[in-house]
Amino acid sequence: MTSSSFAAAAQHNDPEVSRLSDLISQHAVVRGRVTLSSGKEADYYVDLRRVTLHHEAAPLVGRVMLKMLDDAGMEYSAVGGLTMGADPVGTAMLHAAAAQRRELDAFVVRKAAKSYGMGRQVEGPSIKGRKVVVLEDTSTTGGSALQAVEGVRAAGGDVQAVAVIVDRDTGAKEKIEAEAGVPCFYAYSKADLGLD
Ligand SMILES: O=P(O)(O)OC[C@H]1O[C@H](OP(=O)(O)OP(=O)(O)O)[C@H](O)[C@@H]1O
Ligand SMILES: O=C(O)c1cc(=O)[nH]c(=O)[nH]1
Repeated sequence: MTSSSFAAAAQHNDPEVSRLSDLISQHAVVRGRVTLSSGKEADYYVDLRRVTLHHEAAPLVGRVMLKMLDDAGMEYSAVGGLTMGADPVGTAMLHAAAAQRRELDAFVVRKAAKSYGMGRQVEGPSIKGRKVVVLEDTSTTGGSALQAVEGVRAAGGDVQAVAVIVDRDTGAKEKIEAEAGVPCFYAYSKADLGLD
């Protein structure tokens, strides 16, 4: 599969895009045999929680993801995805947008609706009738992103796109686009991180 990441186009003239790439390589990439969420085995893991919760990297995540979606001409008023990988991505984007005086809400999609209280699967300000972008930290099979899209649609959200920090180049983008019917953008490919 060929790379069509935001970073491949932007990192040579955007220091924030290249700095975030360095931080991902430094803190998140773990080489070695590992079992993935899907049950598949792989030779490396990208533990993006070590980046999305990192003091320097998290603000960059927010700004780079906003830039990627701006670049693609996306319009939306809320972002979020399946807990927990997507959670700090959404809040990073919310804070980056607020610093630019933009009104962007975040939401969290639970893996199952809560069985008490408000009984919601999608937490945060209501997304009913609103244009939203579904987030993901890493995608392998695309299953988690598709589960989030389903939850968001059940809550009345109008999904405009899926946005991922690192795509592992294992067919997730194609699967998400085919099954959800929206574009899938990713900031970094495995090639951008020297993982080919
Ligand atoms: O494309 P997929 O095959 O769905 O794999 C990617 C998902 O796997 C990881 O989450 P994980 O399932 O480990 O759960 P967590 O976010 O709760 O840690 C990651 O944060 C993605 O959400
Ligand atoms: O497929 C996964 O479970 C997965 C892969 C990866 O690189 N990083 C991650 O957090 N999850």
